[in-house]
Amino acid sequence: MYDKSRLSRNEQYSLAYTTKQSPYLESVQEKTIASCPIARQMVSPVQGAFLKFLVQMSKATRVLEIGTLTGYSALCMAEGLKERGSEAKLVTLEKDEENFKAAKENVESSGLGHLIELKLGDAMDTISNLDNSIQYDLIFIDADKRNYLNYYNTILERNLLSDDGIIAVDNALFGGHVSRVAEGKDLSQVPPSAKHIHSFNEYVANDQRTSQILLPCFDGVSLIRKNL
Ligand SMILES: C[S@@+](CC[C@H](N)C(=O)[O-])C[C@H]1O[C@@H](n2cnc3c(N)ncnc32)[C@H](O)[C@@H]1O
Repeated sequence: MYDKSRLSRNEQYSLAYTTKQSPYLESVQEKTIASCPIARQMVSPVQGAFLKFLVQMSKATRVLEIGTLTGYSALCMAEGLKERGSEAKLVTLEKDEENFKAAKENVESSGLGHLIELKLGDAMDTISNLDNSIQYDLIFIDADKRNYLNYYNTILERNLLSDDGIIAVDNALFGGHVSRVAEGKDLSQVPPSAKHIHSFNEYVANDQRTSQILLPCFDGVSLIRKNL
């Protein structure tokens, strides 16, 4: 979630003292802000740097992203994949044709196109049909909130996550609304997505198949791994 005009003092400070992103990533972000009506849904530059770091730290080779928008977060993660050799690949899923077209252009002119495969279509259909002889080391879920639980269960049931792999889930705090859902407060004021996210968070926290840490950074990021 990125609204340049509404960064808190801490967020401004954090941006100022995070290693500067590449000029290309910055240009994709600026272009998205100028042309895409839902640009606010894009991750911030600091979160993009976090995702790149996560790829590098986990030594991920295969990355799956659910929710491409214009390709900004995919490009951030692909930068982290550059050092992983010829097996490295990121697959990103988008259902909106306009967003897909913009992402394709951004990826093609990035110099990272050889690392990224874009798939157009509903992500539930796509992940249900992905070749499950290939497992992913990092899966970033950042699409429609009502399907988070379906994505999660399909990933685990189809064994798409490698044993050391991480699922990273964006918007786990959904603007702070999830705690209101948990407390049963002002439910009429709470966006439906917050209810879906709260049910998801609760389900995963109680799921014996995995362990989860819900980080109160950005708009909330959950990191989930399999219990082996
Ligand atoms: C939050 S944005 C993704 C932002 C992107 N990860 C970034 O930070 O640059 C969510 C995207 O998911 C797409 N989306 C929503 N529902 C989807 C679905 N069922 N299947 C595939 N894509 C979907 C939307 O069209 C939108 O582009």
